[in-house]
Amino acid sequence: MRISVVTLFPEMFDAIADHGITGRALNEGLLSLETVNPRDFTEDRHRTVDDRPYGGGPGMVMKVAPLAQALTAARRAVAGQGEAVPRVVYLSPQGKPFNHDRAVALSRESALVLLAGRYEGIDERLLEQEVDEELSIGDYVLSGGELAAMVVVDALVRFLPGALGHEQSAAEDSFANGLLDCPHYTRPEVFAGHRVPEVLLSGDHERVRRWRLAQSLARTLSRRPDLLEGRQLSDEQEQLLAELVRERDI
Ligand SMILES: NC(=O)c1ccc(NCc2ccccc2)nc1
Repeated sequence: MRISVVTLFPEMFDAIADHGITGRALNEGLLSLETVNPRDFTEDRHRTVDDRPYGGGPGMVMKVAPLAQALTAARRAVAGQGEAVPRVVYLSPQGKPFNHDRAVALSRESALVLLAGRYEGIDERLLEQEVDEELSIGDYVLSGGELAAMVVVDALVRFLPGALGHEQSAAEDSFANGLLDCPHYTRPEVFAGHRVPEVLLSGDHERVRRWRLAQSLARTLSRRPDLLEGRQLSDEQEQLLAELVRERDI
């Protein structure tokens, strides 16, 4: 998968390029990541990349010409022979909520352009002409779209074949089944006077599986009941949930 990011701060992306699963995916060629800086497309002495907003008011808007040229260069950088035009995703608080399903879908694209805005954002005409999808990683404003872009890259890399070693699996992690994850324990068996739940020491894999599923359901029910709305639970999940509801008299 080829990703190019339009950003005024390319060096920020070292954070995902030099570490962890994203760094390994890059080293192993599962992913390529390059940055395109609008500042490289400026023609004035001060290399100006922002401009004043029509209608006045606080803040600045990203200057149109450098950004338009940077987007063209970013698309060209990841375009594949005979492939569809790369999808352009703009990270902004006004975007659709980014979630597991969106990460899976984006991981299936052969090429992506991520647009990381700064200042108050970009000219609406550029948005309409150049952007295919606007995504938000949460209901808050960041100083720029770069961290949001890195969150998106980190989340989608996990679904690239080979990105996770055999010991991990994106298919089983929380949200893969639409539920919150169960509690995890490791050595020692007693820590600060608290024991590991006996079921996890039993060696009974079926019992462990059911316990973990029940824990996930209980957590989801108490912390994120919204995730259960409109969801088709399996018979087993329904049964476990009913038991939980009975036990907790809720
Ligand atoms: N919640 C998010 O995903 C997000 C994305 C970007 C961002 N800041 C850059 C920006 C500010 C205003 C308009 C467009 C982009 N803050 C939060």
